[in-house]
Amino acid sequence: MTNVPTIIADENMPALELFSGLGEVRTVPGRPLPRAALTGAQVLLVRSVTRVDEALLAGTSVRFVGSATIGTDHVDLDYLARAGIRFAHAPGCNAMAVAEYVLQAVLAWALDNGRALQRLRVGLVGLGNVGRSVAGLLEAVGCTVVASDPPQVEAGAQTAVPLGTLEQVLACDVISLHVPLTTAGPHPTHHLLDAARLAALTPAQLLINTCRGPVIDNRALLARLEAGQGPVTVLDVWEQEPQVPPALLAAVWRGSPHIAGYSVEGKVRGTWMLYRALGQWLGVDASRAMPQQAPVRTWEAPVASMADLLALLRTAYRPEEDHRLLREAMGLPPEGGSRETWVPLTDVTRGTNFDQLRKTYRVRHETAGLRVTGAVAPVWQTVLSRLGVVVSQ
Ligand SMILES: NC(=O)C1=CN([C@@H]2O[C@H](COP(=O)(O)OP(=O)(O)OC[C@H]3O[C@@H](n4cnc5c(N)ncnc54)[C@H](O)[C@@H]3O)[C@@H](O)[C@H]2O)C=CC1
Ligand SMILES: O=C(O)C(=O)[C@H](O)COP(=O)(O)O
Repeated sequence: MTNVPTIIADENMPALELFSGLGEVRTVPGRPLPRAALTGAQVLLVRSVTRVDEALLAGTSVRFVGSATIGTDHVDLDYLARAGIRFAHAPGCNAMAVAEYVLQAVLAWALDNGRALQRLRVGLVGLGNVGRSVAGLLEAVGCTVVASDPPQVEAGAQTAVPLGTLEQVLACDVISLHVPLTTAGPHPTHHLLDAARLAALTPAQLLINTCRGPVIDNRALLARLEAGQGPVTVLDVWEQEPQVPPALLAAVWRGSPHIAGYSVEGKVRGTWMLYRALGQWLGVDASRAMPQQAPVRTWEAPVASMADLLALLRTAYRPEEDHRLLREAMGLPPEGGSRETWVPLTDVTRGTNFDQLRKTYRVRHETAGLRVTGAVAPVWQTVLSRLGVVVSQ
């Protein structure tokens, strides 16, 4: 390509200054992305909220699409291949952010319910970048982890985490979902947790979904939760985003607006990976380092107990704050209010509120780089090391 390309980018993408040497960047809203904005553009950079398909791209001059996300279910990859449009995404970019979100949920649930981590069996559905990061942290705090991942079994993959069946995973104390959303192929994940599988789960279990909403049949889940028979549930993702059914939100232990991966580092890494991929595609230098943004942080107290570890993690991120804000945005009162106090919002308002929460999401850093100066009990040393914490006593 000889001319300077025009790059259309989602306005919620950080660190776009990386692209200043590669083309002229124009930002646009991602949901909905105005098709007219693509006029004359060669490059489109999106996040997960933009459906990228023939309806968006046919007749445009876009030749490169990048998604600063791990998931690709919003992109019609077959169409891009047929149309000869290059695609890049950001595998693993925010895996640690999601793993920290899951670790906090497990620690808080275990503390609340008097469960010893060393006796907890954790089942992961999907053992890719996120599943492996989650496994690394949970094994380090003493949990026994098993995963179900049929594509890896069929590929004969050697994994550090033992692979089992989905049924074995769903029988664990904690179940955490980390699969892509797929509707075709030998192992589709749409409604993988359907009514029958959900019916086998009990209130003694913790179910966490940070992958994609439609992996769980949300109506069936709500029916189980309203009957008081479902598992304690954490949902970061919802079947009809940006819609969040108030009844389902009211029934889960914790809900959040699809932000499990929203660390500053995870988002910036996603942009940086696209910058590298675009530079390679254009055949130009793209050797700028990933912008480093985490400030110096210090934890001066000891890390002796599970509660201490949770308190340390909470310096970076307080999940119940996301839960509170999401309830408010969907018209629910603070925890405990009756159904009569719910504010009846329209779908349009709820959708706008959901996207607004994500757009204005606060600065949240991953734990890596945190300096601990208090005494650390041997039992927590491995997890702190895997979190990238620097212990200096
Ligand atoms: N809530 C959030 O903010 C985020 C959500 N995600 C979601 O998490 C998903 C997983 O992310 P990664 O682990 O990085 O992806 P990955 O592609 O590295 O791993 C996915 C794993 O799932 C396995 N898998 C596929 N179908 C399966 C099935 N039917 N049963 C069990 N395993 C199956 C694959 O073999 C692979 O090992 C992404 O596709 C994305 O949708 C990712 C990052 C942030
Ligand atoms: O990486 C993924 O996959 C995700 O789910 C993203 O973290 C979601 O963030 P947005 O792309 O919707 O901003």
